[in-house]
Amino acid sequence: MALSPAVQQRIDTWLTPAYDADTQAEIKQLVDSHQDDALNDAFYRSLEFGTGGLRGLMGAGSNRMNRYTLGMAAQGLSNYLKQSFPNEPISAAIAHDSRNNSRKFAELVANIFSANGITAYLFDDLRPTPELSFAIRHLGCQSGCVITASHNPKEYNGFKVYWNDGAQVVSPHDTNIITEVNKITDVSEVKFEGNPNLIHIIGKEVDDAYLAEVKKLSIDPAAVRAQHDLGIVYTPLHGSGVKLVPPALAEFGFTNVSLVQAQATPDGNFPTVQSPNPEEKSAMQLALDQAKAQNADLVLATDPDADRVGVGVKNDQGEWVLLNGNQTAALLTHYILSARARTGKHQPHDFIVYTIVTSEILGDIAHHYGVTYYRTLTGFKYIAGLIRELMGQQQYICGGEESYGFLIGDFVRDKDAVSACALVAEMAAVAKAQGRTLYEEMQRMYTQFGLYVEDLISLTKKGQRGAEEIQEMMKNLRQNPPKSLAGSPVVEIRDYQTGKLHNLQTGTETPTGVESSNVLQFLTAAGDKVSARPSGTEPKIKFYFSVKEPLASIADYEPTHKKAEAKIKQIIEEMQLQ
Ligand SMILES: O=P([O-])(O)O[C@H]1O[C@H](COP(=O)(O)O)[C@@H](O)[C@H](O)[C@H]1O
Ligand SMILES: [Mg+2]
Repeated sequence: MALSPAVQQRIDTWLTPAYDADTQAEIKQLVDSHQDDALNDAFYRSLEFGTGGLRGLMGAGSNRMNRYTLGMAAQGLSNYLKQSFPNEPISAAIAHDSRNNSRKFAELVANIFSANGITAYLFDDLRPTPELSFAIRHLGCQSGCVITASHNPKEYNGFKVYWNDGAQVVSPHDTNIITEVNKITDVSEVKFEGNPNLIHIIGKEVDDAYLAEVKKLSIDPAAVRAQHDLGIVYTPLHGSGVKLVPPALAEFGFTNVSLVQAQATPDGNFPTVQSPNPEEKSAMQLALDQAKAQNADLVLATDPDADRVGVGVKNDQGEWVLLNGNQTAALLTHYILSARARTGKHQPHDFIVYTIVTSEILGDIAHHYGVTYYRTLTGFKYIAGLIRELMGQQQYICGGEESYGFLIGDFVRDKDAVSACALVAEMAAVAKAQGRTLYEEMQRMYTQFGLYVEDLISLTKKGQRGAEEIQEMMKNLRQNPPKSLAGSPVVEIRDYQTGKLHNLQTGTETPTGVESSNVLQFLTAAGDKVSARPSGTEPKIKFYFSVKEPLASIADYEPTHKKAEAKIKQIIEEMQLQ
């Protein structure tokens, strides 16, 4: 592929002395070996804010995570913060995960903030993302950030940016920050030289304050005391969860927690897994093996920045199985809402939130307990946005999403796998006290609300070509939407890009009620649902499937589950996704 003049110009700029020798050497090596595709992918655009902030492969180039792209982002953010809070001292908290370069990048951002007169509260070591969100509120900062690429493979890193309420930035701040970043045309505009007087190292005092809040989330401390020796195997997958998940479980009163030692040391190479993602079975294997060997009751896992929680339980055959994000979110929502109802804590203004690609069982559960529920676009920042919007009018109880994110209470404004681990363990303890496993609790829940079976297919399509292919697939789906799925006619098409819900039976159109996003949903007469959207954090297109079957009793669980799975398989084949 020939390089466009714009790409060539960017490459030439990056080969000037404004960029360090290593950066230049890395680019030169690609130029000399004529790797045009690699050069194009590294330079064809600038890294953009996606679902979870800035995220990209580490390396040289405008479309890569490196000290220059991060430096420009931090400088743009500094400029925007000074515009947004013109007459007050500004401070920002900074955290990072276990990735290679994460500490270095966190220090770089602290230097840039301080050089711009912004007080930087930098954590002394790696920390979970939810603690950063907490720290912003706790320290009264205007902003904050985490250096992390979450659960992405080791080659990636990223920059999650937060506002003064502890939530990741959404419109208009996200686009305004990008505008400021784009105004920086020359890397010499970035103030790399830090002011040590404005950099404060934080650590244990914030941990303690955060853990004290987490402890208050316990609903049934007596049950935990009675089952304190519940066998828990926990893996931080080489990430930051190791800092706070074991202390949080200890605060709740659990005494029998064993770590997966091979994954307990933070390591940016994530040597025992392909991807440090609790969504992936292979990443959970060591923990499951250990749980089996120890005859434990529960497996818990967190991703490198400890905002995603993975759960493993024993099924009715005594085999270890993993819960998906919908199942964990549904169990937690059910546990929390039913406990609030039982103990008289339920208030008329309570609400829960989930995203449009998350299981509708969450809405059914909320409805059952008389709790208001809202749906947002994918991204926990939208859930946090709703908490902010409804502050003072309604009371946020909990929220969750299919991608293993959950948040209980509002002292953190991002998904929190630390508090979620503690509550999942409590749920398992309460179930055990009644002679049941979490798996049985889940089956019982499905007999009450119907069996929801969900599945996800992610197709990876890398680089500029991949991105174009993904756009093409979305376009094709818009032009040729499926007419039926698994034998049931499609009765509604939701296009979140145009903002319209099309009822195909009545011909009516209603607004989606959320901002525009490239998401399509197809709903059938049978109540099944398929959603399609490009990922905002990885080079992937995602297809979400949801099928619902009535479930009269636990005895019918297996055959009903098989039937639902077969239906999903059929839909996947019909849509030619496999
Ligand atoms: O990656 P994380 O854990 O920071 O999580 C972020 O990305 C996930 C995947 O987004 P996408 O489907 O666009 O890739 C979102 O579901 C989540 O709300 C967001 O906080
Ligand atoms: Mg994460």
